[in-house]
Amino acid sequence: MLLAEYGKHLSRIARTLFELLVKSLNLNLLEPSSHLDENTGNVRVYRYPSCSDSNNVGWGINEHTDSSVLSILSQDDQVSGLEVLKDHKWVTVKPIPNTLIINIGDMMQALSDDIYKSVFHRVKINNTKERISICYFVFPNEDVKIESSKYKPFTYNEFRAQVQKDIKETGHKVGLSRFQRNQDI
Ligand SMILES: O=C(O)CCC(=O)C(=O)O
Ligand SMILES: [Fe+2]
Repeated sequence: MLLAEYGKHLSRIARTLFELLVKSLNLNLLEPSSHLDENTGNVRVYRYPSCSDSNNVGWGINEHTDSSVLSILSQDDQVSGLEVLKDHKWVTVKPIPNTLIINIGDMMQALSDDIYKSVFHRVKINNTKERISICYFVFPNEDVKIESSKYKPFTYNEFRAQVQKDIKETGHKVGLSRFQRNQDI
């Protein structure tokens, strides 16, 4: 119940941010409400237990980009772990109390023609403290066409199917580059 309430507030924040991003890019979306569809919004709570041998247990979450339009994270106030790839280097996102982290997802990158980048990120396990994060993800309506000049028009449904196929066949997500113009899908 509480999470549903939280999701509602986050969807309002996501909508406001999305509208500002669309405006800043001068995008002329025919269906702005379908490009960010509140009905797809979902909240996930993660608990990353600590591990004294944290350097050898692998990652809490391996490096990836989010497939969403936007992801909004409320990370633990005290325990760091989230890292983003910036200029080819992994940088820790320091926890700041009462602060949300806005992550651009693959769909926003495509809509913006790569002006906004879907950043690679990962989560490290802490060796003494567990870490909790609450993440809100929002996606386009499954059937709306994502159109831009760098990518062939595609729907989120097609994108998700391609991601699942790649994971099954290669063990990892290939992502947006699959839909770049001049590339075979
Ligand atoms: O736990 C976090 O801070 C990030 C989680 C995440 O990147 C994801 O679920 O996509
Ligand atoms: Fe993520």
